[in-house]
Amino acid sequence: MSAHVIRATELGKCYHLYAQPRDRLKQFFWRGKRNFFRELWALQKLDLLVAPGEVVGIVGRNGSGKSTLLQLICGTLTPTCGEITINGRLAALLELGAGFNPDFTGRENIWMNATIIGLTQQEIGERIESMISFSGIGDFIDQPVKTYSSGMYVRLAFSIAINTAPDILVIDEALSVGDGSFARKSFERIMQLRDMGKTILFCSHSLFQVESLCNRAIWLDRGKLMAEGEVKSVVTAYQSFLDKEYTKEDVTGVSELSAENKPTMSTSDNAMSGHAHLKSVEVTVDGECCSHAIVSSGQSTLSVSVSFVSDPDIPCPTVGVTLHSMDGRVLTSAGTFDDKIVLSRTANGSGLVSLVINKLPLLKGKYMISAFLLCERGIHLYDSALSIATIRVQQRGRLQGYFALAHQWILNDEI
Ligand SMILES: Nc1ncnc2c1ncn2[C@@H]1O[C@H](COP(=O)(O)OP(=O)(O)OP(=O)(O)O)[C@@H](O)[C@H]1O
Repeated sequence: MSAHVIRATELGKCYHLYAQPRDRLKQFFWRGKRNFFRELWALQKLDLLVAPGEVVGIVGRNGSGKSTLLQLICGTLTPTCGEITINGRLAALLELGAGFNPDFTGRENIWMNATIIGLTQQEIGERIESMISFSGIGDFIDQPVKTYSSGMYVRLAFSIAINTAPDILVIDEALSVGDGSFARKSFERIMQLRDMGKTILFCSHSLFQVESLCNRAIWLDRGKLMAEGEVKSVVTAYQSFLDKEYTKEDVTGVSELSAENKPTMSTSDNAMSGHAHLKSVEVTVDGECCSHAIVSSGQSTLSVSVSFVSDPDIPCPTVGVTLHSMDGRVLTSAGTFDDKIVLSRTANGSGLVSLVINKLPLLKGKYMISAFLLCERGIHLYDSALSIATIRVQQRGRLQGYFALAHQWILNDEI
């Protein structure tokens, strides 16, 4: 196999933007003697080498060129300049099912799609049954796909892409596809391919998933490569760039002492096969429901109790809690996976865990709490309760910032 599975040289994609439709017509008649468009470089002169087995995360703000790069790699977009070479079979989890013919049956679409991906007739013959069985479509496989639900559509498309024995997997945003047990199954399949040493390109806004999954990352902004290299350093550089971009939160609301809480969520007592969900998330301060409590910096005890239900046949889920500022910046987080806490469940898959933070070291300001239910590896997200509680912290003194860190001062004559 070649040293690189993906090689891009000075790769670029430019769009022509017309202010109004008639400019397009003018452009046609002037035949390039005058231009009526504005150029938008979605991707600018990108050089990229990806070696076999690398798992590369692509991060960047909205409109930074991530999808454009993935589409150029998959060949669904043609570059304006530069070159791209792919060595190996590529499976794209981009617009799943976009290439289906609605009048063809599921089976006919498998033949058509797998042929386009590059499988021989013999290879398709060998794999078609596993594609059908993985999709869980059952007897519907011989019905036209226009009769499928959107979930069935996506399941079939994922099943085809993933069962073509790809060397390179290109994933736009979602690490799992479909819902319920299929989401877990599709996530497992992607993890299996990663563990088998396949090359993966994964574009996501979820920096924690990029850090969990990838060993290398590239950061794009306005179509330009800002950084590339070891995943942690690229994500840190991107994160501090985002922090600078955010407008500063006004933390002068010291006089508002009371905390307020959104109602705790509550869902059914049984989980779907292969799935897990949050049942309730309760936030208390000093033992009182958050809506009645006063949060005092350095004194109050914050408790977040997370109750969940899971299919007892899947490994026990893990729980994560994040604390963020009002503009969405995650200030800190805690996870049972990272703390190596193994949760226990009842026979029907129910569990309860509480995160307790004593002497809450937050400084004055307004904060939000979110809870997450994740797989046993802390990557695949089953369920989330976002901004479940908003707390206002009261503080004596003038200290600025978000946290009071444990510290000491050493005087000169003591050194
Ligand atoms: N068909 C198109 N015509 C004109 N401009 C386009 C087209 N497709 C994308 N763009 C522009 O190209 C730029 C890059 O878009 P792209 O979808 O690659 O960004 P992205 O990083 O994937 O964004 P997001 O995170 O929101 O998905 C954006 O400014 C977008 O508006």
